[in-house]
Amino acid sequence: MIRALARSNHDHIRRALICEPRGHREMYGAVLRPHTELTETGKAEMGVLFLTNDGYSTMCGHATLALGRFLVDSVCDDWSDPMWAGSTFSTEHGHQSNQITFYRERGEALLRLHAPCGVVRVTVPFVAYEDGSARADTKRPVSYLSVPSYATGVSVVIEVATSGSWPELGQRREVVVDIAYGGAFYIVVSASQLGFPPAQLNSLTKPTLAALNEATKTLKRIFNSNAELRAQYLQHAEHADLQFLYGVIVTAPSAIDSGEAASENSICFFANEQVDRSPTGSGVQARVALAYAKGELKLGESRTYHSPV
Ligand SMILES: O=C(O)[C@H]1NCC[C@@H]1O
Repeated sequence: MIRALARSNHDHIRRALICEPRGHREMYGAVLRPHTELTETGKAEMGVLFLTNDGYSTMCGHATLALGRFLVDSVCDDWSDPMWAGSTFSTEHGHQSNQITFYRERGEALLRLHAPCGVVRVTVPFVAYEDGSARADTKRPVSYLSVPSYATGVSVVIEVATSGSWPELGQRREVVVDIAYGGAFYIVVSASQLGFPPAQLNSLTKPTLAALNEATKTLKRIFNSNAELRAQYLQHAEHADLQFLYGVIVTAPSAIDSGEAASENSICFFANEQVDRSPTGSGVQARVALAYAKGELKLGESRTYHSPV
């Protein structure tokens, strides 16, 4: 809803901020929304609208981590800021604003972020100083609990016409992919399915990145031009406006030994072929759900996701 409104009435602001000449192809943005239907009813402390080179994304894990730390520091910097009006101090629970709760005992602040995909619960470690001030702790990681994630398609065969292929696919006329939701819908496909040696992901070069860009763009176009595929694999029980293919994630076994049974390398192409510098947050959620659905990961097990970019 808010994304549709932003696109129809305010898209000139996104274009001015994100696109050339002020921005660039890989620019990403987050607009804070202190007043949303969920902040107004006490179900979230802050709302956010994410901006891409193509429009408005529904979830962004890496922006969520950054925003968590930014928002905690904003509260700490100025308790009297009207955005945080009503801030109080409690010796029992540490600082407490009417927006973010600071738990002194565990040194963690909790914040509920209203993202377009739903409420994301962010935990931000902080340090409390003797003079009563506090600050996000940069030595400990921010984490979040996101919306329910799930796989919608495992080993889905996508046919590729000769006229709409890419060089690395050679004579093959189909590609096998997985599809999953993690606040946004992703196709997850191995480098080898796209015709690329997996090792190319671990030592990425500019030509490989450009070729992967072309292959994923073509795959996305083929998927989006097929109404049956879209109807079958982009299903969200509550919100129809979340039902679109946001990105394609190309994976390969990681060359980095993380001490776990399995770790993956990947590149995420999202929006209009933007490349994520991180392994993504929403994409990782989707891949965890996928690994669970495929029986590769059990509850309580962990896995590390890397990005070569
Ligand atoms: O971390 C994420 O979830 C995002 N990064 C860019 C693509 C996704 O929105």
